[in-house]
Amino acid sequence: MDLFGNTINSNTNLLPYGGTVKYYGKLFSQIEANQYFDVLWNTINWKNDEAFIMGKHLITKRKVAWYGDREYSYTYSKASKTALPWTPELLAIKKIAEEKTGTTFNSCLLNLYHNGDEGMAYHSDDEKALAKNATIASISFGAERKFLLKHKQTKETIGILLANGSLLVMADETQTNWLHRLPTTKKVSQPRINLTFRTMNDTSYQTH
Ligand SMILES: O=C(O)CCC(=O)C(=O)O
Ligand SMILES: [Fe+2]
Repeated sequence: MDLFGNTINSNTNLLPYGGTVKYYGKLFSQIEANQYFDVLWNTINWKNDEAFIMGKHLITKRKVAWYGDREYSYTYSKASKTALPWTPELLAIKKIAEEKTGTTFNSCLLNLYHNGDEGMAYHSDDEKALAKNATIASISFGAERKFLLKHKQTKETIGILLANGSLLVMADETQTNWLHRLPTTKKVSQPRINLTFRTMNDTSYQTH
């Protein structure tokens, strides 16, 4: 048990095969986590996400932002995006994620879900611009939400609750073999901010 009454079992791989997912529980006290939530809510350049899918211009209710070491640029669902320079808080959180995982990250994708009506459908973070099998560190602030992983072949499903101020790590072959999603829920009326620290390939930045 840690100071906040959580059982921390960060050494346990939550996946039975085909990848590695570890839940580190809360990295921050409730007060610190709430402070990070507020500062991220106020300082991040939140935008509704855009995509062009089957000829339709879609705009998500969920807001997103992308930060990184350089002006990384990539095209996702035919909408191109460019990373913004790190803010002091993102750098501080990145440092903690790097210490916990023993890896380094060069970018961060942020999602803001206003309430349980907003979520994210099943996908893998396996875009070409991402380094293959690189570790992804996912940090959550605000409302606790359920996170599901589903194996691409066996369809086996694993569920994890992501607490305020917690860290989840996806590593090794996870993105090759498993999908993940954030289901919508009627039970949650409060907002949640999620940060996924990632490693982009060096070829993915703009050279202007
Ligand atoms: O909000 C989450 O916990 C998941 C976010 C996610 O899967 C992503 O940004 O790729
Ligand atoms: Fe993802």
